[in-house]
Amino acid sequence: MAPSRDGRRETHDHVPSSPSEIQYHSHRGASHKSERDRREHHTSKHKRESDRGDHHSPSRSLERGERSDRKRSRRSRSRSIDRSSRDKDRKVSHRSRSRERDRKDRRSFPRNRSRSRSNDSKDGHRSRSRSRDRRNSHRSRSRSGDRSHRSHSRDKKELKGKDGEDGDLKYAKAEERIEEVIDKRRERERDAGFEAERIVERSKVDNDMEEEGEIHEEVKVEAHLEKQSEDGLSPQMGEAKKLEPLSLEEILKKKKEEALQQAKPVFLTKAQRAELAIKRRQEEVLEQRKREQEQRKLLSMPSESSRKEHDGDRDRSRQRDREREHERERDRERREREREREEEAKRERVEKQMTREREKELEAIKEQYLGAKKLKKRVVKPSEKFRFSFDWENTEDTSRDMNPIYQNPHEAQLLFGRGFRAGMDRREQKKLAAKNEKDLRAEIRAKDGVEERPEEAEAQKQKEEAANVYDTFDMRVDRHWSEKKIEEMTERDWRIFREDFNISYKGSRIPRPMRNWEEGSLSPELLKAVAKAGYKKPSPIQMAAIPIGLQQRDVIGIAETGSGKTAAFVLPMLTYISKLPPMTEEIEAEGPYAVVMAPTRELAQQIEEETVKFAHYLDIRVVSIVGGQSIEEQGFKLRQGCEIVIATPGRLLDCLERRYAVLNQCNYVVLDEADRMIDMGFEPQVVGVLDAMPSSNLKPDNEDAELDEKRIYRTTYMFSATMPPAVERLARKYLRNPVVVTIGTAGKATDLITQHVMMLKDGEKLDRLQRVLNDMGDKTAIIFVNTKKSADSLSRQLDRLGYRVTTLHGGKTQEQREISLEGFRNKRYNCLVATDVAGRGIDIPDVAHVLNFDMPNNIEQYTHRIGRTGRAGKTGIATTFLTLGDTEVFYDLKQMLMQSNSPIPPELSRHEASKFKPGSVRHL
Ligand SMILES: Nc1ncnc2c1ncn2[C@@H]1O[C@H](COP(=O)(O)OP(=O)(O)OP(=O)(O)O)[C@@H](O)[C@H]1O
Repeated sequence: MAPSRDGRRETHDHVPSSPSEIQYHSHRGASHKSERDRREHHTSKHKRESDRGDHHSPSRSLERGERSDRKRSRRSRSRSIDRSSRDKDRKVSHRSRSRERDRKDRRSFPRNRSRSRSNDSKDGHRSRSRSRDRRNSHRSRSRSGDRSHRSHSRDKKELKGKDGEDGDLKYAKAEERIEEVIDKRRERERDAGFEAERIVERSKVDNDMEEEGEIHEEVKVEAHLEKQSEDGLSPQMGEAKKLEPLSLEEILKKKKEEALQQAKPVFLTKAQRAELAIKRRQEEVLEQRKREQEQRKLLSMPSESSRKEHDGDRDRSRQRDREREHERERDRERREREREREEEAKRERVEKQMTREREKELEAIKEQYLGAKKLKKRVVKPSEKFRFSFDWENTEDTSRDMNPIYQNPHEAQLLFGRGFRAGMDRREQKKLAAKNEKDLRAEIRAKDGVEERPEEAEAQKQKEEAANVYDTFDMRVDRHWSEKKIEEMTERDWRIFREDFNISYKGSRIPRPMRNWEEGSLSPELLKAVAKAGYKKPSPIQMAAIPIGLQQRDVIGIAETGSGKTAAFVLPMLTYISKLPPMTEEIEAEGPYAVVMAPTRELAQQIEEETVKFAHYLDIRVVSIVGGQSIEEQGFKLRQGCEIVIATPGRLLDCLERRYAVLNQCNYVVLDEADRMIDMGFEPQVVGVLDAMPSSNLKPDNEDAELDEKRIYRTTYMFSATMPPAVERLARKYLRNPVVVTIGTAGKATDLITQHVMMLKDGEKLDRLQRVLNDMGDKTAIIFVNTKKSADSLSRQLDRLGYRVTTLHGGKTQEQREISLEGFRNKRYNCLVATDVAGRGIDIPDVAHVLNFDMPNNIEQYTHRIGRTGRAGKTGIATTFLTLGDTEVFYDLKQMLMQSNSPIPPELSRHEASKFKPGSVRHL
């Protein structure tokens, strides 16, 4: 410590400080000690003074007490200042240490090396200069403090060393002076406090400058402690302020404890929980409102400034929001418009409805008072209704091949000049060339006397075949269907085929007709039987009906008399039965598999014969049940078992009723000459028989319904040369989706029969008959009469005239009928006088002439009668004696003759009855 040059001034300016105070700065423990020493010193001094006070007045002693108190407080104050400055020094040094640490840390991170290095150097300078400043200020402060203390105590000693009243006065002055010094010191201390604050501020700024966000927690704590210590400089602070600052560990511990305290579960009462929930909810609501307000504010007036504040994303999102809002607005408007439109339409509808109702009401009133005004129904003319369509397909034209003129048309020969003769048919040329070659070779061989070798013969045959084969050139003229294989048949060919045989169909899903027996999918046994019967080619009805029958389809077959209808239904029937299990003892009690009904016994027997003929190679038994024979015998035959029963409807029903027969397994029914059966009044019997059959196997009514191939359905056949409306009624009831096959024109007599009609008087008939029979020679003829009596009478007359004549009518016994027929068949008799019993179905070969001695009373019967001739492709003559008593058939007969291009006698054609159909209204 440098000695002062002016000791007096020094005494006034400085209060001498005790050595114990200096020691306090150096060591804390020592400071306590010095405090104790000071107290002891002070008490001893006080004691000395009080001892000395025996010599002084009590007021004086009181003054002294006050002064000592003041001194004490001053001392404590100075001590606290010292302590705070000491603390401050310690903190500063601590801070510099932490900075040093930071610097080290930064050095370890090369990324921030350059920056940290410069910072470090700056910091180092700064901290060094700061610590230097601090040290200097502290040193000066402590020095001045020491000096003042020392001078103060010296002054005291000097004053006390003087005696008496002067001394007291001087002391009082000195006291005042001390007071002044203390005040000054206080000011200085305050300045020092400001200085400390400044330092803290500067350190803060430094820290900010160092690195944002990298403020160490320690530094923060340090700053806090520094602040605390600086606050502690205030004389108003109590004992609590003097507490030691917490270390970093303690702070962390405290924080951890706080966190633990917070993490501990707190058990709240229900009321508390509710309160908390309400509070939370309120906060949420407030926040929500705030957000909404903000949004609204943004949407309502997006100010320029706010737009600047937000970045591009926010702008875009806002733009999107606005667009969405616009979209919603547009939607709302659109919906509004639609609603308006709907309402408008609704209003219009209601208005229209109202006007319509008003109009209706008016109409009703008008109708009531003025009468109804009925609109005329527009009549569509038949010419308009059935307009002929001129659209046609080339394939529909079937005329070309029909006419021989078109078969070999004269066409330009493209190979003209290449060895072919112009205008010649190439096929013909080829044929001619082959023929010429053949003839030439034969001529040469004959001249040379050489026989034809087999190779040469084969080569020649091939050439001839090649000549017949069409080449592409020849294909311009198509071949006839008969020259084609079934695979080559076109639709046009089938059409020509049908036209050739006058086949016409009515129905759906009709199978192709069979052109020959081989194409008909008949069993070999049946084909053998057909061949044995001498049927080389199927007849048109057989061609058309057999394929349909083989598919178990119902068929209505209408074909001319003698066209082979019997085989048309017998062959499919046999095919069907041959597929069923053989009729054993177990199943024969259930009845036959098939039933054929015919109107007459003769016809039934004829069908039986025909069936037996075809079933020759099949183990199928056929039984006929006809009237005139023993029913018991027939019942016995049935009990023995058979697959097919051929019967007249009356006798069959009789058998069924008597339980001689059952039809439990019968699924195949043929009604031959069905119209005749109905004519004869057998309809109830026919129906009775049909009803005795199982109905469960009837086909579905629906035309398009597919049939189960594995199931057996009832198949019904109806065959006749004529089909009157009564038969159609029966057919509608018992047939399911039938195919109607018509050969030629229904009811029309075959063209093979030449029809003659003679207008005679009743008395002229026998003479004319004789003439005809005489012209006929040895040929056979059937003479039809209308009654049994006339049949017998005529038969007798003819017999007397020398003709080989026999009679057949219903009045004869079955035996007589059979003998007569048998005799006529065997040509023992060449004349058969018969009633209509022989009119239907009776097939007697080689009947050359049919004579209608009596004209039948309906045209169908006429057709069937004349149909006993001209059968199976043979020609025949039909002569009819007409009288004026037969006017009821004049019209139909005339039509029939016109249809068949037969001569019409002038009496008939002129006759009024031939001009109008009986029963129709005659127009004047
Ligand atoms: N494909 C055929 N080839 C040769 N002859 C046949 C053929 N089919 C049937 N016939 C013969 O023709 C004759 C007439 O046959 P069928 O009696 O079956 O004719 P139909 O049409 O039933 O006559 P109707 O209408 O008078 O009853 C019979 O003698 C029969 O043998």
